[in-house]
Amino acid sequence: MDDKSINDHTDSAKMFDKKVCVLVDMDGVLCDFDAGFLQRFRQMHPDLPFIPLDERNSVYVEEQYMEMFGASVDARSIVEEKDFFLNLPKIEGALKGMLSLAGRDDVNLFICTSPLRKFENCVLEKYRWVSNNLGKKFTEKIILTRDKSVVNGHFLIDDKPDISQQGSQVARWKHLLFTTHHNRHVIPENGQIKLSGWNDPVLHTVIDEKVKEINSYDAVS
Ligand SMILES: Nc1ccn([C@H]2C[C@H](O)[C@@H](COP(=O)(O)O)O2)c(=O)n1
Ligand SMILES: [Mg+2]
Repeated sequence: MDDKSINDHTDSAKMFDKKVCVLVDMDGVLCDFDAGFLQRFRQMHPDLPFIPLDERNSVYVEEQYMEMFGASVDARSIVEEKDFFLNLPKIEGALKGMLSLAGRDDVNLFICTSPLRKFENCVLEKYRWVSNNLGKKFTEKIILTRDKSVVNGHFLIDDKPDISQQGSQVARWKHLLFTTHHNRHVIPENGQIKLSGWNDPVLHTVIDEKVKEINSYDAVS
């Protein structure tokens, strides 16, 4: 990705005030966590049944595998192993979608992602994934937190259906619920807007509306 297309921290604070702040989740939005898990599960357990992507139904993959196998299969160890996060495949359209957001003068773009509690591989590999796939400059835009409610922004693009109800504060961002395997049948609620994917034109429409709203405050004051 072209470094110049990423907003720089040297922009004046006033400029940022006028921009729409968009926070983008990684797992399930930029990287295909479920597909990466399934690929590794099938490598490790070629003789076991598995859950196809279009039958996934819980945010946390291990919950569904626990229902299927009980404690006999340790699904958690797959996501904690070295190189799991590093090798996650990209979600279709993610790079182009990020480019289109990064290229907007009126958008301030961040990646907002939660690390595993067992952080040893996950944290470094999330940074490497961003550097490898979006460019090193983009690593400056990573926000790592297990509580996204404390992060300020206008929009959070995230695949977790109840993300705005979690955390220690009332979230200030509007949740754009990104459709992925596990949430494809979830009906948006609590003011969410559901995006069908990176090509959904609603994404840029809601940002355009927010830009107009921000500029209308300026006109009044
Ligand atoms: N099916 C899943 C999806 C995510 N996780 C873990 C991996 C990360 O630590 C975190 C990602 O959360 P996000 O930032 O995407 O809300 O949750 C998992 O264990 N199983
Ligand atoms: Mg996610």
